[in-house]
Amino acid sequence: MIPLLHDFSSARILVFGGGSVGARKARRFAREADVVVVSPEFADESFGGASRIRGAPEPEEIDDWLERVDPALVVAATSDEAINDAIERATRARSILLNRADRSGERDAGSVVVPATVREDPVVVSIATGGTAPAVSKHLRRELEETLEGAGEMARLCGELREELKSRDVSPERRREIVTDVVERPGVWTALRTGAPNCGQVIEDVLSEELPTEGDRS
Ligand SMILES: C[C@@]1(CC(=O)O)c2cc3[nH]c(cc4nc(cc5[nH]c(cc(n2)[C@H]1CCC(=O)O)[C@@](C)(CC(=O)O)[C@@H]5CCC(=O)O)C(CC(=O)O)=C4CCC(=O)O)c(CCC(=O)O)c3CC(=O)O
Ligand SMILES: NC(=O)C1=CN([C@@H]2O[C@H](COP(=O)(O)OP(=O)(O)OC[C@H]3O[C@@H](n4cnc5c(N)ncnc54)[C@H](O)[C@@H]3O)[C@@H](O)[C@H]2O)C=CC1
Repeated sequence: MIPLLHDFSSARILVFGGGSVGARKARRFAREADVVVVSPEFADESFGGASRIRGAPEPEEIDDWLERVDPALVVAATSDEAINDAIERATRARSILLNRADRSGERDAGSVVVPATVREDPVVVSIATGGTAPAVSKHLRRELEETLEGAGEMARLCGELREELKSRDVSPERRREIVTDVVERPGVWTALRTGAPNCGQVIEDVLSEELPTEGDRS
């Protein structure tokens, strides 16, 4: 399997099963997609604003749900293996992406896995273990949350710095050197993590250090 980032904004995602796994997947996807959860009962936890529809489809009724909802991705998270098998068959027949929450290991074309994810927007890191040990993915996710603190701010700062350097016609080679140098300065990370600096000021400082002539002229 190859990790890719897939944009699901304005797409529909259909989750079968409203237990704690269905709820977790619904919360995850509802941050950008229009999520519908179908289940005879729902766990007492957040579904992230997903629409909940009461129903316990039989295997032969799954295709009607796909027809009606027209999802880009289906999550099979019921406790009934026969239903999950039927969901797999029906999604494959329609070439719809499928996440089976009750399976790991060998998969068919069109299968997707939901990795553990750390977000420090716009930075995103995903972790998977080939289905061997999701608990390890969860553990590493918690550890990486600390490591990645400030990474979003750093990415934004470097994005602005790159734009600024481009607007000053600094050569691509020199831009790369300057940006790489900023990323590797422990002091900038510490400052970003303590929330002290304002991005504009850091950029001003870097520019006047690295490009004194241009800095003096502006
Ligand atoms: C293949 C995969 C398919 C998929 O769901 O996409 C899958 C499958 C299965 N998970 C099972 C069990 C558990 N899963 C978790 C947790 C998470 N599981 C997630 C992903 C994945 N799980 C995909 C592979 C990812 C990878 O490669 O690592 C995470 C990362 C993402 C998410 O789901 O949001 C999320 C952590 C999110 C976070 O906190 O960051 C916990 C821990 C807990 O619940 O506290 C347990 C119990 C402990 C344990 O067993 O390890 C079982 C056995 C069920 C049974 O025995 O009945 C199966 C089925 C099987 O293995 O056959
Ligand atoms: N991927 C993951 O992270 C994990 C996956 N699992 C697997 O995911 C499955 C679900 O786990 P939980 O949410 O803990 O189970 P659960 O038993 O709490 O929830 C299952 C839900 O499916 C619903 N359901 C039953 N028949 C249905 C039908 N015909 N149509 C729609 N919904 C139906 C039930 O009413 C229930 O709400 C389990 O089979 C388990 O093997 C379990 C733990 C973690």
